Amino acid sequence: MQVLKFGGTSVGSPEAIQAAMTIVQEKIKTDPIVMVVSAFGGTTDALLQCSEMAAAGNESFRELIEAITARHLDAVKKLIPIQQQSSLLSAVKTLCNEIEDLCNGIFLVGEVSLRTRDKLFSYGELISSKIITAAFQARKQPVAWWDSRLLIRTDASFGNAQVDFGRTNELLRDSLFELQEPLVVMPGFIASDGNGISTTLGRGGSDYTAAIVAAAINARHLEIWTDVSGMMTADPRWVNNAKVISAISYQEAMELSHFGAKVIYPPTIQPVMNKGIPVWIKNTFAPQDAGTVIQLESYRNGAAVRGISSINQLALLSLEGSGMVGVPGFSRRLFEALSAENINVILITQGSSEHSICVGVEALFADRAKAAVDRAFTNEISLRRVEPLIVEKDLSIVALVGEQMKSHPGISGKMFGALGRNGVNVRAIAQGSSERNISAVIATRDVRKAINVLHEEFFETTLRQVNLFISGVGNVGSRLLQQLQQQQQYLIEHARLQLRVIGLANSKKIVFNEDGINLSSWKQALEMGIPGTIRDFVEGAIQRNLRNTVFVDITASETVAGVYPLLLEKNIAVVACNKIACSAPYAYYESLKKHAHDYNTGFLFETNVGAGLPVIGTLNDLLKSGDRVHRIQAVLSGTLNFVFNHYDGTKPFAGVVRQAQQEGYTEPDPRLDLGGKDVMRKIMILAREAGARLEMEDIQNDSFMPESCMQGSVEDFYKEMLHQEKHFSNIYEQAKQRGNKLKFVATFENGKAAVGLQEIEPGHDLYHLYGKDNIVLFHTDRYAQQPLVIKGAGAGADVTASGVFADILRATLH
Ligand SMILES: NC(=O)C1=CN([C@@H]2O[C@H](COP(=O)(O)OP(=O)(O)OC[C@H]3O[C@@H](n4cnc5c(N)ncnc54)[C@H](O)[C@@H]3O)[C@@H](O)[C@H]2O)C=CC1
Ligand SMILES: N[C@@H](CC=O)C(=O)O
Repeated sequence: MQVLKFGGTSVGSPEAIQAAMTIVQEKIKTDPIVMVVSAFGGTTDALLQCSEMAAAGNESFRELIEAITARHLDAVKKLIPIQQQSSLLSAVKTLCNEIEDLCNGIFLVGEVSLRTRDKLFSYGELISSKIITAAFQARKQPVAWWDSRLLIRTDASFGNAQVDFGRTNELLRDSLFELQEPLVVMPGFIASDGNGISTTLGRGGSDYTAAIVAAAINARHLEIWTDVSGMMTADPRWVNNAKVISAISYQEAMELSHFGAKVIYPPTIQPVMNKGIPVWIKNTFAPQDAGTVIQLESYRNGAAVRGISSINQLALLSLEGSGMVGVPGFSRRLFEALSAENINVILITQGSSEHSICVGVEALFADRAKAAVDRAFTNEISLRRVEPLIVEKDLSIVALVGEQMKSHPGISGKMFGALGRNGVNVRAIAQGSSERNISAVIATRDVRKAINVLHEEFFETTLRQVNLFISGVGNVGSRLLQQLQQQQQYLIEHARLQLRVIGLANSKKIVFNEDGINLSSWKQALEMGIPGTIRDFVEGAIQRNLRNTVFVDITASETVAGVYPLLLEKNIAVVACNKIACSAPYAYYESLKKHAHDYNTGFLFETNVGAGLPVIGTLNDLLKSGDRVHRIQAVLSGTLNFVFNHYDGTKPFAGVVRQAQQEGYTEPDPRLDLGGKDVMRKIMILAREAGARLEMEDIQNDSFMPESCMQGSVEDFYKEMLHQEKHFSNIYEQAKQRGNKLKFVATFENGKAAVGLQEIEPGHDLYHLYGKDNIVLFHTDRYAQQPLVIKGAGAGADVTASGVFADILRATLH
């Protein structure tokens, strides 16, 4: 025998019923079937509403009953051929009249008892099971109808009756013994007490009926047919990548269901669990899907975590006080006070200091709980031995569930590490000794992020989603967007990384799209964006509260450099090629580093020196591994190197500078390059990374630029350079005559930094440096004879964008 249960959605329409019947007729080929059915979806709620309206004296309950009647008659008309309809139509009509009679009674007395309500509810399943039985008969399928009220025997606890298993099992087995047909249809949810009065089995009732029957008749398996393809690794409404769990143990299923996976209601599987009967969760609307099997053995596929779940609307109650330490009985009195108010405790934690006990309850009961507990401890509160109960609301629980988490070190470390990196504060933690469940209490606003973060962390097949907010879409920014678009698919396939640009900003507009901005049309998206400042942009990033978020600064703006602390405090990583933050007064640079450290968040700015060259990373690796830097000598301006490599007096100096700007090597304001400020910033950043507390004023700058060129606007700067052509040609000619090349060199030694134009002799390490290349020489303890040399293109949109890209990837692995 097999037992198949079809829930409300699976019998919610004539089409769904047809699909369910086809499934049954296919399965019956292997084994006889008991089919347990729910009421048509929504009927029980409608009946409840009728009773409430009637009890409240609202005559509109009649219209609702008319709708219920019409729906069921319509189903008969669609499922049964016209010649066979009449007797069923009148049977359904009679049952619906009984509903109306009952509601009229409720209307007259102005109240509804649980007993009457159970009677009223019973009509939903009675009518649906009768219609489905008749529909099978119309298909010429031999079928019997069992009246659950005669077979499932309960006590008289109306609304949530307790099953008399001894009598029920006997009755079911006797009925099975006498059964002639290969198929039985029976209503779920309903039963009766010893006096034949209708009762109902409480929440998850039809599942429970099916499990009771399956256990009583020793069914080969129980199948729960519903509208999802099985139990999922997480709630699919929150986690796009949630997967169906192919197999799960009873205990895991109970834990997951308890924590909100609404596919089954935990107590319902107890009867089949006791007998080791497998339970399948299958989808009526996609019967070909494999579904989930719930069975005795945990499924050993190596995954320690089976699923992630949550409970919302939690309140945390904390009882604290020095008077509690070492005194027995405090927890007993706390729980007694809650129990007296019928308040269920969902979670309990107590620190070993015994200074506080913390329990989680449904938020709905929090105020009642506070009143009850404060009352119970009035005396201790007045003596200040305990504090009045502390109540925190707007909390949720997220839980990892898995049989094999037991004795598997590292799971909780991974869990809390991932939450911490994403700025999810954990308010309380609970783990039972079964180690089947690790629960963390967090703010409700963080639940979606937390579940997604954990899903990415524990389910390898899941793509890790990285959410980018990019400010600055000029020369470098637009190239980064191009590179991101080009690499998106590669990263999905080879690194299981999904990079999505959620926000874009320039100096005028901002745009957000939580599904990811289409990178082939980002310009139009930004044009159609809204006017907004960088503060609005940052606010948008913070409010979205997405996981694995990276803010990318590709501007040259001081205002943008000023918002990093706001982001780091919210665990949003910052990647910057803008050098302003790291070359701001030392205190700001230091505070950013501290923020990144304190909030365990990435702050990466490799492109601040040498564009895409690995300069800062190399320096940090040297220092972390214990090397000591004595001297840094470097050519750090791509622009100046380009200019002095191309200037030979045949074309004006100003023209070569303009070419450097057109090729994208200069700063947005090229005077920063020509005046040496850009190089000062870079050597200062290197010095700071090497541990020196340097400020810009501490750096000597032997500028070669005539003062007059640095006045006025950028156009004035170009004009004045033309006037000063002689000055530039003289510098060039003198160096040439001595067989030297001109390089703008930065040095850092003995705590002092200097920048300036130098003539470099042939044979010097800096001599052979072409195009827009940079070079950095690190003279260290370990690189004593020959310096460690880093050399290559040090400016340009493409290389800079790829350096920013690499920092983004590093930030996501942080
Ligand atoms: N070009 C290169 O080789 C390298 C450049 N960098 C740095 O890259 C940064 C960007 O340079 P480019 O792309 O050449 O500059 P750009 O002038 O072409 O683009 C700057 C972008 O920033 C936006 N922006 C300015 N103020 C803003 C604000 N308050 N809020 C939002 N957006 C704002 C502008 O609208 C524009 O989209 C600079 O900080 C530069 O130092 C770093 C290394 C190498
Ligand atoms: N303007 C800079 C670009 C990199 O920081 C340069 O010319 O080096």
